[in-house]
Parts: sequence; structure tokens; C-alpha cells
Amino acid sequence: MTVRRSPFLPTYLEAILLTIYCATLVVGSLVWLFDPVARAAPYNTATQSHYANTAPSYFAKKSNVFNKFFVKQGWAWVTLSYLFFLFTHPSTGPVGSLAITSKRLRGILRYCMVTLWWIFVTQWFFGPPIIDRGFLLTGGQCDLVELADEGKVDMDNTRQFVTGVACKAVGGKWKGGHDISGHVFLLVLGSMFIFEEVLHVVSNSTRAREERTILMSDGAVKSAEVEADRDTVETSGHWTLGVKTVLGVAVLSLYMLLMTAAYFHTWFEKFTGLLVALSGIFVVYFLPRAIPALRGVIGLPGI
Ligand SMILES: CCCCCCCCCCCCCCCC(=O)SCCNC(=O)CCNC(=O)[C@H](O)C(C)(C)COP(=O)(O)O
Ligand SMILES: Nc1ncnc2c1ncn2[C@@H]1O[C@H](COP(=O)(O)O)[C@@H](OP(=O)(O)O)[C@H]1O
Repeated sequence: MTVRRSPFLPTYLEAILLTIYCATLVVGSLVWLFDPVARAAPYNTATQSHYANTAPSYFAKKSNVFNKFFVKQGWAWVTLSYLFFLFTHPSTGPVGSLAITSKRLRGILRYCMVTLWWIFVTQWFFGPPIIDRGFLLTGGQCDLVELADEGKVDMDNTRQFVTGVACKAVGGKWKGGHDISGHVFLLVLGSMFIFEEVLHVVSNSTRAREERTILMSDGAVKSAEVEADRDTVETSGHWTLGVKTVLGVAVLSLYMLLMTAAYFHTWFEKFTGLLVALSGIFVVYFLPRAIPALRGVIGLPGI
């Protein structure tokens, strides 16, 4: 009898990806530690960045073009490239048609769940987003001392600036608490979402065929392939322009993750950014493997 791996454990390709994320954060931190130019450049702990005029590299400036137009609009890039992939890949429905097949619908559902996590963590969570709530809960606040000294603001109003955006907008400094790295969160969540959606293309078109395991309603653990239809298996390995486009977005995200790791935030803030992103991925891509009812609603990519 073959003993199959637990559905909760990552496949071979997923394990490689998780290692790459951890290695990227470690290598980035080592760059900062061993690059004499980066070490010598003054660092502002309040903004978690180097000063623009003495930044050790172009990528250490917040104004770098990839930060402004790629990361700061990151979810728009993930959304557009994923929809392009979903509606042009033969494994999800007829190519060249916008027909909403059940596979496309499930892909959109998975996208909505991941997007909801992005919204909760970075934009809004029944008020301030989770990153800002975490910052306030760990003792952080909007520091308006300089502005108060200049008579521009009343210090009694400090508590009303409960989001990082509102605080920075009035010229205050978001200081003191644990500031989960929003960049690490967005770049890991967006790229891992893309990788999870296209891994079946990679594994079906190469020798790297790998087995996702699922728990059946009778308690048996089987290969996810048992739920796949023949059409999907045959068309799954096609390297379309959509696949190359989403992978391009994911690879650029990995590069920007390395830059964030090298020049911004503390190692612990980057680590929590990684953990919060991966927890969302776990719910959408690992839980359904072990919960047949959830799998019946949102499905698995490529199945
Ligand atoms: C089954 C569940 C169903 C739930 C349905 C709800 C799903 C909602 C879907 C709604 C679709 C939303 C479509 C979103 C499209 C966009 O892309 S919006 C515009 C793009 N904006 C961005 O990409 C902004 C990205 N930036 C950030 O997140 C932050 O700036 C940052 C990078 C995290 C950094 O933050 P800083 O404050 O600058 O440090
Ligand atoms: N790779 C990168 N390139 C440029 N700026 C980056 C960056 N990673 C983080 N930052 C900047 O560092 C600050 C903290 O990032 P975060 O908390 O999202 O991880 C943000 O500043 P601003 O909020 O002033 O834009 C962000 O723009």
C-alpha cells in the first residue's frame, strides 16, 4: 500500500518556492549587513528607509520607478495579468472567448478570497487595516510633536490618526510599534498567488510532474489528479502568452522583494510580512485539499 503525503504538506515545487522566499529575505538582510556602502549610509528608523540623498543604491530610494509604478500599484498588476491568463489559457475554457466556465468562476473566487486578504491587511479591516491595527496595538502612534511645536496641530488629536496614511498625510511620523512590512506582504501574496495558479502548467509541461494530495470524503488520501477531467489534463501544460505574462509579474515581484529585504524595515517586520501573506495562501490553496466541501466550491488550480 502506498502511503501518501499529508494534503497539508507542500509539494516539491511549492517547497522550492517557500525556500526561495525565505532565502530572498535572508540574502537581502545579508546584503545590508555586509555591503559597506549600505552600512555606512544613514538610516531613518521612523520611515524605515535610507535618506533619498544618501541612499546606497537607486533601489534604496522610495522614488525608484519600479516602486512607484509596479509595487505601489501591485494589486492592479496581479489582477490584470491573472485575468489575462485565466481567460486565455485552454485549460480553463475556450480560448478567445470570455465565456464564464466553472473553472474560470472558481479561479475568480480564489482571486476574490486572496484579494479580500490583501484588502483586510493593507487597505481596510472594518476601519483601519490589519497592519495599522497591529502597529497601534503594539504601542505605535502618530507622532505629531514637531508639528505641535510649530503650532500647526493640536497634540490632543493624536489618537484620531489611526492609519499610517492619515498620519503621514498631516505630516506626522508613524512611530513606535511593530510595523509589518506591507511591501513584503504584497509581493509575497501576489507572487505566491500567481505561482499557485500556474504550477500545474509547469508540472504538466515538464518532467517535474508532482503530486498534490487531497483528502476524500471517505477519509482516503489520493492524488488530486483523480478529480481532474481529461480535457484539463491534456491542455494544462500549454505555455501561452498569459502564462509568460503572469510569471513575468511574479518574477519582478521576487526581485522587488529582494530590494525591500536589502534596504527597508527590520528583519522581524519582514518576517511577519512573509507569515501574514503565507497564512492567506494556506487558507485558499492548502485547506481545500483537506476539506472536500471547500474544494467543491473554490476548486484547485488545474483540476
Ligand atoms: C469568497 C469571498 C468573496 C469576497 C468578495 C470580495 C472581493 C473583492 C474583490 C474586489 C476587487 C478589487 C479589485 C482590485 C483592483 C485593484 O487592483 S485596486 C488598485 C490597485 N492598488 C494597488 O495595487 C495598491 C497596492 N499598494 C498597497 O497595497 C500598499 O501601498 C503597500 C504596497 C502594501 C504599501 O503600503 P505603504 O503604506 O505604502 O507602506
Ligand atoms: N523595494 C522598495 N523600493 C522602494 N521603496 C520601498 C521598497 N520597499 C519598501 N519601500 C518603502 O518603505 C516604506 C515602508 O514600506 P512597507 O511598510 O510597505 O514595507 C514605504 O514608504 P512610503 O510609505 O513612504 O511609500 C515604501 O514605499
